[in-house]
Amino acid sequence: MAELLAFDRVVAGYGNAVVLHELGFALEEGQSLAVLGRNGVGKTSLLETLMGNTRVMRGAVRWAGQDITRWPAHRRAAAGLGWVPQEREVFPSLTVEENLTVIARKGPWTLQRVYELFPRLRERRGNYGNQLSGGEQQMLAIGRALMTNPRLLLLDEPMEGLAPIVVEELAVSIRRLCEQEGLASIVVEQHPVLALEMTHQAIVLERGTVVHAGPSADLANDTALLEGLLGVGIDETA
Ligand SMILES: Nc1ncnc2c1ncn2[C@@H]1O[C@H](COP(=O)(O)OP(=O)(O)OP(=O)(O)O)[C@@H](O)[C@H]1O
Repeated sequence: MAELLAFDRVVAGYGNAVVLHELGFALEEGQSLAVLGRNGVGKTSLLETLMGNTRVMRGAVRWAGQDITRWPAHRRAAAGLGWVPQEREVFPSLTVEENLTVIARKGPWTLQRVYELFPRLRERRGNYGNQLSGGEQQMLAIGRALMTNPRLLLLDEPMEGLAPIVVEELAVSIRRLCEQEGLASIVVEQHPVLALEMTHQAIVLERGTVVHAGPSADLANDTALLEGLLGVGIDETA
């Protein structure tokens, strides 16, 4: 399978502070990747670096065969990187339908298909962004990213703050996106068990670098390794 994305020994940070240290990984077309690690190890910074929002001091980011290390953020979005930020950033004074269409780009993802994936959004189509529950806002944020017709969907803690039943519903939808639609994705998650269920490959970060890389299923089945990498109590967070 063709390489879609690669970080090649990336050193990056904010101002003079280095947060990512020689960080490397690769992702193939249509594959999904879980990015795991304890608080503050650089998971969000990895996504920020991919979107062009950090300072890259060394190394390279490759996307679909091109070196995008110095590309501005807007060019990356236009090249197919679909970002669902941690804060969701739904437009509060636009309706659900306006939120979905305002930054849409042509491609297989249409309003109709987003409503099929998230029927709840169809029911709430006339509601304003600030009249939605946390779970609905998260569905809207994902739906809006899909409407840009990305080649890679970036999800930063999509389950944060959601009720368990909503988490299940979203996990099924996200898995379907990867398995049936062949959409590549990167999922940053605090809940390792859930993230590993949803993805093909996983990397674990420690202090801004990759300390483990391999198939998600292997890591999910190796409780001792998982606990060693991520600390005790992982079962409680599943
Ligand atoms: N805008 C910023 N400016 C300066 N330092 C930052 C900025 N954003 C993050 N950092 C620092 O970078 C390091 C990594 O943070 P990051 O948010 O990437 O970690 P994380 O693994 O996503 O953490 P969490 O799981 O808590 O969200 C932290 O030490 C953090 O304080």
